[in-house]
Amino acid sequence: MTILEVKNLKKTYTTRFGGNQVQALKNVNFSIEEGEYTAIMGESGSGKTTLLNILAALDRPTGGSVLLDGRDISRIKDADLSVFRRNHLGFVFQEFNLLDTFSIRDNIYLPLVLGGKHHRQMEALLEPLAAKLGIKELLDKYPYEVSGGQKQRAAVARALITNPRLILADEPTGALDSRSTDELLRLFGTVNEDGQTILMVTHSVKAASHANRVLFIKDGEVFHQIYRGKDTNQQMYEKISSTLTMLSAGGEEQ
Ligand SMILES: Nc1ncnc2c1ncn2[C@@H]1O[C@H](COP(=O)(O)OP(=O)(O)OP(=O)(O)O)[C@@H](O)[C@H]1O
Repeated sequence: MTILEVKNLKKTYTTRFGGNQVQALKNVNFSIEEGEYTAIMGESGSGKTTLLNILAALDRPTGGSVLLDGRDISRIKDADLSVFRRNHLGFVFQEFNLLDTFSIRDNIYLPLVLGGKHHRQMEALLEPLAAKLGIKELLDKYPYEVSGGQKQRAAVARALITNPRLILADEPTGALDSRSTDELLRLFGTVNEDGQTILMVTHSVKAASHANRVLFIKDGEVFHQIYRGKDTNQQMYEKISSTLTMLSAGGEEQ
């Protein structure tokens, strides 16, 4: 079943003084099936953040459409957008975005509190998730008391607790050391094997090599894509590296 369908997506920024226009997305087309784990890569300025912001319904496209479960998200009224995001999407950011004045538990509960859930319902949702993510002993700590890797696991719990249709991750390993990166990638792998659909923007070849499919964006268009097939992470890593080399050399698709 198709979860996300991006059709002829365009985004043109007009600079503040009106004169210059930047075509950040020219014509982006792809779709994501339920249960897929996809990475999006591309050089700086290729349009990845612009794309992610539109998929997250944080920005509106200039043209084309984004359908989540068949619903055109650019037609959702501004007043309904935050509820839409909370109900359908989970976010994992490079900088974790946890609130320092809330315990880890309350950070994870936040989307449920905003959604009006009762305490007992929240507890029932958190317990199995905390066990699965290995964060039970962290729940009563505060973000400044735990490591970066632990913060990111808490952020993953916050993203998953609403049981979203799609996880959008923006450079999720960008602020992690190599051990925590490995842990997070293992976690994403497990979460995906359990059926969660993940879309991750990353510069990290290692992170992307854990995905089952990698889309390469160049100059505001999907330039190329790689499917894992039966490849190991190491084989994916090598394929991704050589594609990036070809992209930066400005070469033609082979
Ligand atoms: N608010 C904005 N106003 C004008 N131009 C913008 C704006 N945001 C992005 N751009 C331009 O749009 C293009 C795509 O930018 P975007 O941030 O989406 O790229 P990116 O692939 O995410 O880059 P990076 O990997 O460095 O984060 C760039 O040329 C950028 O300068």
